Amino acid sequence: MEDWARDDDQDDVADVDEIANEFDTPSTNDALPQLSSCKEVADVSAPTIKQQRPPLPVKPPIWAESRQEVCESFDYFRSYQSGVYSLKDIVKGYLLGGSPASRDIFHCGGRLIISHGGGKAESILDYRVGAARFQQAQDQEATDKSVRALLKSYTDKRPLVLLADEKYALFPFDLGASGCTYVVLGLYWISHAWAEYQPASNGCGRVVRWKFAFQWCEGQGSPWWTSFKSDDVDMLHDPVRGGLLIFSHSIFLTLEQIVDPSLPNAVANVTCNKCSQKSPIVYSQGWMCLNPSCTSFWSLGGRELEQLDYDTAFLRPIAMVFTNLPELRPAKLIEPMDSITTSYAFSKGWHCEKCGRLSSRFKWEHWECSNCHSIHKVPGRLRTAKEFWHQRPSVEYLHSHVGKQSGIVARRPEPFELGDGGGFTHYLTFILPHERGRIHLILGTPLANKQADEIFRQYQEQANEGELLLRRYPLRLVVRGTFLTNYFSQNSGEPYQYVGGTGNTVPFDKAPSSVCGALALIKERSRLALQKDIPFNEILSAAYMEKQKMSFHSDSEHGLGPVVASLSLGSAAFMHFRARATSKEPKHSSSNVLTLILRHGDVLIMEGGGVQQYYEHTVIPMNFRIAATARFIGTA
Ligand SMILES: O=C(O)CCC(=O)C(=O)O
Repeated sequence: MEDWARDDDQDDVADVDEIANEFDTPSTNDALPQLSSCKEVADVSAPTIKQQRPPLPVKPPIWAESRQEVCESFDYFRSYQSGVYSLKDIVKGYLLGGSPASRDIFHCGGRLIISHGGGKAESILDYRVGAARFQQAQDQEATDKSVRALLKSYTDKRPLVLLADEKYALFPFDLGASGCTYVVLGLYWISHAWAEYQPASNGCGRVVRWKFAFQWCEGQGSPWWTSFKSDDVDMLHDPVRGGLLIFSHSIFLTLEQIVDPSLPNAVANVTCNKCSQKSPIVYSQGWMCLNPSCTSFWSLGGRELEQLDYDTAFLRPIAMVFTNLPELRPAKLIEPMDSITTSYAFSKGWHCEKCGRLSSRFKWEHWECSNCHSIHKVPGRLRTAKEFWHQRPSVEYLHSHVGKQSGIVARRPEPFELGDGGGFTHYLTFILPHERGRIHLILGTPLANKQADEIFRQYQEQANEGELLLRRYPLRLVVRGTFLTNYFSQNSGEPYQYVGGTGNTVPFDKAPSSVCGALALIKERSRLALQKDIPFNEILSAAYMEKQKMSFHSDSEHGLGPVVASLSLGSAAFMHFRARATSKEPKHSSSNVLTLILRHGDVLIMEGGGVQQYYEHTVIPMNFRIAATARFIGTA
């Protein structure tokens, strides 16, 4: 498991779907075990010295370069933090990562894998709370979220998906050298679960850690890394010392070879005379009680042994045949009945049939494989603002909510003449404390929205046709691999470093009519509201499919002018403001000081540098939405 996997935040995917196709439990349980033996293969756990591994002999059927690609495209693993992904106490996926624990093994060509699961048992630096915090290794408990879910999968004999990343040293091939950071191994079930003491860098020098034996589910063919043509065998020659690499003999074992029905099938369980609980015979050195709450836990005749080896019977793979195993390759989406292609399913990633790569949806107009550039396009229809009129945010206010302790003063709504036959509307002003600035919300009206309706239509048409290149750009975050924004964007005018920089910028004279229309409308409404012209020279168009959002940030671009203004189109959205972290208070405040509901045709104006300096904001749309945000960015 990954050393940074923590049990307490196993999933930071905001909206986790129920996975539609639940696994079937095995058709037969006790009747099955044609138990097997790996007589000639004693222990093929990975060598302790760092050994050069060959690249993959075949492209994996499902692989990815970033964790985000896995989480966005593969329903069996949607956890960004933890190595265990479970839903309602059922483990869907388990990631084999770096830092293996003692006695973790990859046995019989990967048909039996022993790993430690559940997090918390290693000391780590936790970066999630802003400043890094040292977290000391602790005992794992059977009630810890991930351990509990793994134990339930064990008792239910419920298959789960094993994945490995490039840091998993026991996999016999070098994933990194093959360009695959993550691979899906296949479906496994847990045949044994037990607790051990393991050395740890905490005060006691050790922790209780749960171990799990994962067995390959028969009924899904052979593991893909073992099924390649004999011509490929050359690739397994050890380039350093010559000869075959030590694990290669296990790779070629077929099921017939590993199954030896003449051998007894059951791993014996022995009842502890102290706690009366049963534990299996795991080690060749003898039986030990493996109940961590028993006083006899982990002691063999009153002694703790340093060197332990697995008992041969314990290592026999169990050929449990499953029926109705699910297809792990994600299915391609087809055109839905309502032709709406901005729903959540369309924001997710996809699996390339040609090369097996999982890719995030990073282009608005279609899915594209990040490896072989295959394309999948689903035609859809344009949406109108009317489709979102029924939306009723489940809050007690209509437009805004001011936090009690915020010091923000909300002015009475004022009437506002839009000119050019647009009629009247209202605008709301919020005065920030200590003269930090003002936030204005100019409301759209059915009459005034004719312009906004047309801009909304053009945006969609031009984005679908690729005239407006809406893309998801990498966030400037220190995380492993790339991490794309949770919305699509395109920038016009001056480059905007916050999203994509010059790579995401077209000059105004090349900007499509939707962008120019949005800029003209924002300029006009800002002039009327502030009684002056604002020389906006940059406009970021952001498009959100269902469940996408823009996380907390402040517009702190170098040279940014004091006025930032945006036009909202399509679905309504919540915009929350909160105080930014300061040097005195390095952790941002979790409570929102102001919430606004932005609706189709509304123009929001943030006036004053203090709005960005002292506050940050997030935008959470209720459904498909487009926003255009204009700024002045000094170029000197
Ligand atoms: O209204 C929106 O969707 C987000 C605007 C915004 O916060 C930005 O572009 O920085």
